[in-house]
Amino acid sequence: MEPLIGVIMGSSSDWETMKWTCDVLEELDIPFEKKVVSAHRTPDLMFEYAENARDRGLKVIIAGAGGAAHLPGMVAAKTTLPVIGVPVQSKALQGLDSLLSIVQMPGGIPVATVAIGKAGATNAGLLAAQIIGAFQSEIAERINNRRKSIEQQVLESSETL
Ligand SMILES: Nc1c(C(=O)O)ncn1[C@@H]1O[C@H](COP(=O)(O)O)[C@@H](O)[C@H]1O
Repeated sequence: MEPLIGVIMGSSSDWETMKWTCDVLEELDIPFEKKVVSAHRTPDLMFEYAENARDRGLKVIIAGAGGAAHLPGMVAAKTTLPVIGVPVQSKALQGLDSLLSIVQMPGGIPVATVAIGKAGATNAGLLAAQIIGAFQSEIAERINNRRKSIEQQVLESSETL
């Protein structure tokens, strides 16, 4: 199946975080692709990726980056697809630099920013799935089932206190 979601990251060192995004997309059986693309280190590739994403059939782009995390914003500037930004936890500033770099976009070019690290990366996958699920009810159904299972786990955890 052709990918519906593009998961990109500034460096292979971001994989530890971005694998949580890919895990949830796999779990929901949504076709996606994953690539290292950097606004800083591979600017031409980044432009090409963002410009061609819609024509290649992608519906949502999830971009994870750390530190001076310009990738999500720059990709958003070159496509009208929805872009979800994942702030990767940096060593020096624990990801606050990543978060602020991604979230503080100027008016006109939105990036939907999730929380720093694993929870944010998981939610990025879920948010992208929900965007696709707005048009494909079977995907919305899978998300609902996942939520029911989380609910069940919480209820069981309460019983075992
Ligand atoms: N923030 C960006 C961009 C970008 O925004 O284009 N490209 C790489 N990086 C980030 O640099 C950090 C360190 O990368 P290395 O581990 O490769 O030195 C990574 O978190 C990456 O996302």
